[in-house]
Amino acid sequence: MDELAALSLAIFILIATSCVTILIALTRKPKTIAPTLPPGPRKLPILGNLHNLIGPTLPHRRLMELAVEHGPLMQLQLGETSTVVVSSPEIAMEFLQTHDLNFATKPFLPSAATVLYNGRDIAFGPYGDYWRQMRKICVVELLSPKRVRSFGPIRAQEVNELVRSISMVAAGGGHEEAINLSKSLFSITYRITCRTAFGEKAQNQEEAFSPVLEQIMKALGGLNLWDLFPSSNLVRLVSGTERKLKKLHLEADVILEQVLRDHVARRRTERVDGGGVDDHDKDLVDVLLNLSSKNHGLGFSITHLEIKAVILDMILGGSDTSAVTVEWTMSELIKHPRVMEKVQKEVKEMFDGKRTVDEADLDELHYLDMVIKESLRLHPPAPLIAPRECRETTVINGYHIPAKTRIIVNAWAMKRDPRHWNEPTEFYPERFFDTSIDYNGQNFNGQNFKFIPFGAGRRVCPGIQSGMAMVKLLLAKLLYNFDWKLPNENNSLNIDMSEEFGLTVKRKNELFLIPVLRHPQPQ
Ligand code: HEM
Repeated sequence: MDELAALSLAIFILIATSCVTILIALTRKPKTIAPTLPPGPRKLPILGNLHNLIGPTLPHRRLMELAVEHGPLMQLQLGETSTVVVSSPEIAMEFLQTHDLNFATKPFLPSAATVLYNGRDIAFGPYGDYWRQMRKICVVELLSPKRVRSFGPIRAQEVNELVRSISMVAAGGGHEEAINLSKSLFSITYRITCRTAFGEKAQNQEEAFSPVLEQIMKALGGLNLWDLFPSSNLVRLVSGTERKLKKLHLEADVILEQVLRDHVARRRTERVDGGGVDDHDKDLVDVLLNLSSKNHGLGFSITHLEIKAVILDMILGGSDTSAVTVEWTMSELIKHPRVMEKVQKEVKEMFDGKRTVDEADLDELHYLDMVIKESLRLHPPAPLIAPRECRETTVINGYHIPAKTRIIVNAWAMKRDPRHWNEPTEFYPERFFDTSIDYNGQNFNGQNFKFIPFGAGRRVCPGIQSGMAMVKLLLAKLLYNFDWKLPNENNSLNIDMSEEFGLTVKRKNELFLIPVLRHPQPQ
């Protein structure tokens, strides 16, 4: 073969093999790319990343530190459960707005299920027909603006009673005496929610319920091993959580059952005496009993067990959150005398010369509004929005979020994100002056995820109005009637602001303050 023929043959073979290779490549099935989970710290066997959360730093703060290292969409293995932590408003919007329906359910948490009637409540119940119906009842019947207004006299009476008792301390004996403001706030918000739920005639049950509720709040708060290893019998038995929670559930159930029986008995006698069903729309138990009667047209009837579950939700969800908000706001005001003076001036101008304070007037206290928002920004009672669960595998920001993954939104980190807030750790209420941002994070442009103290999406807190009515009235009255000082000539700049993690994040040390009467006649 001459040289030219050999070259032609080589070129032919080259072209032929290239064609075959291209053909094979084109007909071969595309390679599947392994789904990528969001980044996260290295995991240990069994514990996963639990060791990353153990230590003196509280979980919301530690998760923010980890997010700085691994990004605002981060995956952690917490015991048995794969958990995704969201720490930026942009990504929170993907979860709580764009894909809200896919993340509207709650994971099965054995501890909450034990206390809250196995998911028949609203806050921990799984997404589905039952939850949708109950949530609707909650929004339309239990916490509607009209219902919240109807409980105004209870709030007024309780807050006036508190002002009266503080006045007595302030006026007493010619010497200054500090009061435990934290304790007063927790007991008044508890009494208000209990009275709205149980009515006037359940004072005995109300008193018995308080210590049980306090223990439930403690037991459900913090990192609970049983919730992180839900399938492990060993953890269930050794941790002792199940035993403790079952006991607390029983104690709460006995009291709630008695409240229900008393209501049913009273309704029977009142009906015999000629009272109508509408007449019973007095407290939340009455409202639910009215709805549970078969002829109400709900399409399903609510059982007594479900009424107890929802009532427990209302009291658990409504008491501590409001007290914690007032507790932190007062702490920040003591620390910032400039803001204290300005907000007291506003309240004084509003109340002076009035015999009674109408709750509607409180909406005109715009600076107080900014002060509360700033307090909720720095100290949200729920810094980590209660976990949601992914219903179907989804891709977010290029990462796979497999079905059943737990989602934690670190609202605390988002409210301190320096990309969204100037000097984020400073208490500066004026930053809300022209933002028009509402308590639920809404402004003219829609939902603003950098400020979501009440959560967002289908699971957003239904008690915003009820909670804010308590918070505003309490603060306005405490600021109008008294000046406040730290005991022992303590410098207000050094006020201790340590936090304690739990179902809500409250002050680690209770707030003791000296009240000084501002008017001879408190109102
Ligand atoms: C300052 C007061 C309050 C704060 C800061 C607060 C905060 C929150 C937050 C962050 C959530 C979770 C939302 C989410 O997952 O997106 C929530 C849920 C809830 N809150 Fe509130 N809350 C307050 C007052 C109240 C009150 C007064 C009630 C009732 C009387 C209440 C009842 C509930 C209920 C039932 C849920 C569960 C909603 C669901 O899963 O559909 N809250 N709250």
